[in-house]
Amino acid sequence: MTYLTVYSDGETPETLLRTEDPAEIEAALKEIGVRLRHWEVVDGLGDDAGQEEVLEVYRDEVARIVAEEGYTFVDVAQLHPDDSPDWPERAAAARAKFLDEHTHDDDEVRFFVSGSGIFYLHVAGKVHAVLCEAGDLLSVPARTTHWFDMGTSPDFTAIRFFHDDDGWVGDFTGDPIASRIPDYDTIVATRS
Ligand SMILES: CSCCC(=O)/C(O)=C/O
Ligand SMILES: [Fe+2]
Ligand code: NI
Repeated sequence: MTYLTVYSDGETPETLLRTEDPAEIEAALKEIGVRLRHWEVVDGLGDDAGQEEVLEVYRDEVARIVAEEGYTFVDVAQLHPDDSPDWPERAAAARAKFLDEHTHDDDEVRFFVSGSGIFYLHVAGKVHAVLCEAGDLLSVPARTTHWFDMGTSPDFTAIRFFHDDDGWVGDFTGDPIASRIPDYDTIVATRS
């Protein structure tokens, strides 16, 4: 289930809101121009499903949103724990890529097929930390300052939608705010 925590963005961030209530989450996100929708999760897709299989299973939903919103490039980002000796390094490197505050010229539109991750949206003096889980489709407007934490043991599959064939391009702001706000592991551990 989606979980939202809102923090002030000062030197000592305060928790302003914690909620799992879908209507409250959607209303809070709407205030900052962010849209959260839900698609029915298709059961039976294993962690070993590749990009083609994931996109095939969600073919109708993907085609509908592509037609409605004009995306030109769709891909699948995923990471699941495995037993290989280099897993800790690969997990840490993947996590680090999105962990600093950045923006995109394109909207950030992500559908969680499985697992979870937290998008931190830094808008108007607050940080909205949106823990997305399977079935969540989050649409963040272009140029919104944000970062993403997949945690120290990443486990997720997400479909990404782009208007730009170059796919993921991030502009980093250099603001160290992400280091002051509770990370994925902390939020998940303290969620009651
Ligand atoms: C869950 S998709 C991977 C993260 C990503 O694409 C992004 O832009 C994070 O800010
Ligand atoms: Fe991003
Ligand atoms: Ni998994």
